Amino acid sequence: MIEMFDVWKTYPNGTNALKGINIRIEKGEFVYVVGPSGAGKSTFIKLMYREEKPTKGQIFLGGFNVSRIKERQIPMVRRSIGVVFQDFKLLPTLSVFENVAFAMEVIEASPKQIKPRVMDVLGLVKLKHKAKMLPSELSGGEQQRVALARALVNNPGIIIADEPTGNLDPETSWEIMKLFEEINQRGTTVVMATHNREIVNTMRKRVVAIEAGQIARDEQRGEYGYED
Ligand SMILES: Nc1ncnc2c1ncn2[C@@H]1O[C@H](COP(=O)(O)OP(=O)(O)OP(=O)(O)O)[C@@H](O)[C@H]1O
Repeated sequence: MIEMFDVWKTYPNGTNALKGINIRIEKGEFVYVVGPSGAGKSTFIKLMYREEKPTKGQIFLGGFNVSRIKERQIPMVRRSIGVVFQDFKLLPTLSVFENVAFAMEVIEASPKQIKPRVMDVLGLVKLKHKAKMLPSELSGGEQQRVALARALVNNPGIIIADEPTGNLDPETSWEIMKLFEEINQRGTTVVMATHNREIVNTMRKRVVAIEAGQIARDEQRGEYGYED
């Protein structure tokens, strides 16, 4: 479960990115976060995985008070969340297998556990046969599938994604979205910021719209609602 109570974020340059966010996301939900450019969607996402700290307010995530935890506890929070970005953020000199394995090495999983688990998640994203390749040898959609495998490998309860289809063509975007749907159906909570109107309007999930740092809409089976 994710909860925010009166969360505000003011960046050091004085920009008020979020102004009094209150939200509750239940375990197993699928939530799209939509809104105009600069509205605060990425900031909202970054607060969840503790990339940024709130200026004011409380954030609870899977039992942790994310706004209060100490620096040394951050890895513990990150273990319970998988994060996927628009630009994949794969390590270019590591193979597909090594990129995914790295996320397990960071949490000090034993080498014996790593190999079968990495091959398992590569199977889920249908990339077992490309395990030895470098990211540069893959298409954009394949790279995003590796990033998704990396986000899933430690079996997190929550997956957070910031515009995961932003760099992909429509067909590939749908493939990636189907994978998120499958992961959600296995019980993982998904929170995704997106500008993809077609996908949001077709999937009819919960839609939270952020405008000028505030929640302007929060609808079950919502729609995208913007013309951009
Ligand atoms: N590190 C930062 N320092 C200062 N201001 C920032 C920083 N990051 C974001 N902002 C500002 O905070 C506001 C919200 O930005 P944010 O990236 O959260 O919006 P967004 O809804 O994700 O936008 P987009 O759809 O364009 O990605 C914007 O005015 C932005 O310029």
